[in-house]
Amino acid sequence: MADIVIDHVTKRFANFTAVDDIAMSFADGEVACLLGPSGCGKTTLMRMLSGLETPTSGRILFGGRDVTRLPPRKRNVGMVFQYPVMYPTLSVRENIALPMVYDRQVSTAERERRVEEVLDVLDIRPLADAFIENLSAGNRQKVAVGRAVARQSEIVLFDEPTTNVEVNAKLHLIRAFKLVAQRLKQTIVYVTHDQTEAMTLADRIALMQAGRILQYDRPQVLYNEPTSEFGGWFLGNPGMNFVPAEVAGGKITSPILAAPLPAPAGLKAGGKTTIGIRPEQVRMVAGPQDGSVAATLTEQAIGIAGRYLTKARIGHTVLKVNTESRPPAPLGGTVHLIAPRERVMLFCDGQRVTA
Ligand SMILES: Nc1ncnc2c1ncn2[C@@H]1O[C@H](COP(=O)(O)OP(=O)(O)OP(=O)(O)O)[C@@H](O)[C@H]1O
Repeated sequence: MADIVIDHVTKRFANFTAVDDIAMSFADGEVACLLGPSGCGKTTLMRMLSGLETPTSGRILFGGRDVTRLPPRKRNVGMVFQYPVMYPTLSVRENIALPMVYDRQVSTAERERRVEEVLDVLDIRPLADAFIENLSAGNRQKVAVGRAVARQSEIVLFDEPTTNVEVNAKLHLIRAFKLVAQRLKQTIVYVTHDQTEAMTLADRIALMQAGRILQYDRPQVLYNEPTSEFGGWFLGNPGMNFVPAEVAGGKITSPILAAPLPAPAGLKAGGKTTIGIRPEQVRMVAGPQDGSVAATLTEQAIGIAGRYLTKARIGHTVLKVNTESRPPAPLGGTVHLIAPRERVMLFCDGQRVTA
């Protein structure tokens, strides 16, 4: 049992707070992705988990054991970084076996069994006797993954391991990684700034911004139920639209709404209110319909993965719209947009407001 508890951890560099009072836990046997933009503190948090950095305050527990001040070698975690440290003159098999060679608790037979297992799961058996220096970046990372998981530490940490791997090899690596995670059931924390990678790999995603965790949940929940404007904007390609809204007399009005919505009781007065809707959830039709508002097409539609991405303007508000079929009007023409009520989200001062 090795869950990870992060107990009010803060890390300051001089006057700058890189990780700001994070309190959360990663469940035993789950793959958790730390996702966020560059500079949000992902690597700093990861370095504290691995023991390469010490928190300014707070505690870190692995399976109930306080490891806050333990050096990396005493934490019994596997690690894979952007640039794996490999032994170029050793073979793939020898590199994977290396961390277990000095572990008296792993017999030679068991060590060999584990090496053979990861060679198969990672689909690198044909490379077993090749030297590291002759491998592509993608295959080197597979070996690094193999080495980190073969020793069967209960926790494995990955810091942007696919950054230097070319696109095709990246997909292979992610697929292999998923198989490893399903098979070996270790607790995995995986840092990435790539939302597709996080959505593919994670049991749960921790979304980070400016040193804090904004939301920690299953990928679909993060996507469908963002708790903040930042979450709606950061996840999705492109991210969510935010349209200004007015609140008066218990009603919400907005250029994207054909009729006012009732204001929820929890909505505070005087805040900056917006309506959020994902580009793929806005409907675009040729003529006026129930619940539609007129808009002008302001951008030529481009086809992406069998869908059409375009922009439409209502007054001063421009919306991204992603539709299944081509827009029903030429550039500069009039279309009609429908924001289905069940798809509309309300935000006040950047935070989601629910009824
Ligand atoms: N040793 C350090 N000294 C001073 N500032 C640091 C140090 N390490 C990190 N920082 C700062 O802390 C902030 C968070 O950095 P961190 O590397 O954790 O972010 P990140 O989310 O991993 O970003 P990236 O994806 O670019 O690596 C950044 O503003 C960075 O400049």
